[in-house]
Amino acid sequence: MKMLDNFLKKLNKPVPVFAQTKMEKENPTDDAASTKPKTTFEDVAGLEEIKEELFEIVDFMKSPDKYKKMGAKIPKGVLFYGPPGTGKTLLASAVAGETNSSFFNVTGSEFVEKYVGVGAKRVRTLFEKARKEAPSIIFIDEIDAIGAKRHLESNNEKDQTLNQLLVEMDGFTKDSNVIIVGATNRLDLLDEALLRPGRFDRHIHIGSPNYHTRYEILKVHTNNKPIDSSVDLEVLAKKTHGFNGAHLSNIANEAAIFAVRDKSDVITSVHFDKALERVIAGLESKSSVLIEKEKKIVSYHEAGHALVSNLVGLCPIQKISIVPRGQALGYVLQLPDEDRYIYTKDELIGKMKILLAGKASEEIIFNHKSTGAKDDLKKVTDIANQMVCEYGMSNLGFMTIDGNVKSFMSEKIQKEANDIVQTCYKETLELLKNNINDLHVVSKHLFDKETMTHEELKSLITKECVN
Ligand SMILES: Nc1ncnc2c1ncn2[C@@H]1O[C@H](COP(=O)(O)OP(=O)(O)OP(=O)(O)O)[C@@H](O)[C@H]1O
Ligand SMILES: [Zn+2]
Repeated sequence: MKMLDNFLKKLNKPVPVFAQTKMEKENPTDDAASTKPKTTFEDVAGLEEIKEELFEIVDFMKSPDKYKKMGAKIPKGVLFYGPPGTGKTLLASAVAGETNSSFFNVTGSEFVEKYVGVGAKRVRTLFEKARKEAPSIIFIDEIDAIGAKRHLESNNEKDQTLNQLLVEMDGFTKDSNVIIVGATNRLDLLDEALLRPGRFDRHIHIGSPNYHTRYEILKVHTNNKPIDSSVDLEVLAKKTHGFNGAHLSNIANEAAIFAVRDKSDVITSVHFDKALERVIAGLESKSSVLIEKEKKIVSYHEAGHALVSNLVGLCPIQKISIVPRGQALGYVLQLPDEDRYIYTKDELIGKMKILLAGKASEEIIFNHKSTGAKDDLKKVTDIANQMVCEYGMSNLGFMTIDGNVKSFMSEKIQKEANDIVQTCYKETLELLKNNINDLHVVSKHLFDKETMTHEELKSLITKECVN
């Protein structure tokens, strides 16, 4: 579902953050200054599994001897990846706070942008300091600025800086007690050398917050503020679909500013509403009404996929979500077909129906065609073309069509493939119309809860599905 790309891009743009974390970045790399953050895991809302994973590192830093005695490998580098504003910096500073470590907060671009020829030297200085002040956490934000794949562009300065970073990481002795945390929005850009065992070998994905996490984040950012009983954080969490932690902390802060302006003793729901509108306006999107509408579209789109997948009985569903992830605004996770090499014609048609169901659902409910099904359509087109040209599953007969013959027959191929897709699409529309109540129920659940498991899907679809 890509139709909201622009909107989400705006949403992911950094917004001015008035309320900073307890720890502010000071004078980045010039003198590699460190701080001793007071941040703890309690300041990080939600993200329970991630915190659990980091506890191991905290424990190691607190009592390294316990691990050394057992000959356990020492973690050196952890890589956080995911969209901006989701708490990567906050988590890293919490690890430092929990272990009472010195925290070095630097940005990849600072090494390579300012002066030529100093990147490598800066890395060296940084690590020297970190060792001296150990236990230390070195946090390198935007690590892709120095760690991007080396063959993509030849940049001597960058290469030297990256090489120095690798040298420093390899040179860690058992006793150094320095952990490096890297952060990037794009794991795929990084040079493999960085990801090798003994370097950044732990990769932790930090995604956009779901409803529950948004609620927890709002709680964290309001618990030191005088909040009126009119404020319902659960409702606010529902209204802020697609927002990240930075946006939410911004809303809480803006609401406080509105309350001060009103000379009010407490922050009321009116202040929060105004704050929400202001943050949304800052994103250049029209209004919260628009956000609701788009959330509804994504809910019906994904519900369509899920329902038809259940109806055709292929690829069992693991999870359905409308929480944006990467480029996708929603997704249906299906169990992979275990080692399947052969598909029947019916199964291929079933697959196409599942793919077409998002678009079909949107058309039934909103009577529109949106750009959100672009990816789905591409996959459908591929399958239909393969059916015609590779598997002999069309009226053109049981033969493979390639090379010269293919260009010679291209019009016929197109017509055959198009017929297959059109028939599939019509049948998918029928399937959904015959199960329209289930479609409403499933998409309502998605709209409210944002994610759904296989069991929940089954329990929602009460009656026997009409095939
Ligand atoms: N899980 C969370 N709990 C509490 N606050 C959060 C959470 N996630 C984000 N925030 C708030 O959002 C702000 C921005 O988060 P942070 O700087 O850690 O994001 P980031 O992932 O490092 O973003 P970037 O990639 O843009 O550097 C934090 O100052 C914090 O107030
Ligand atoms: Zn889709």
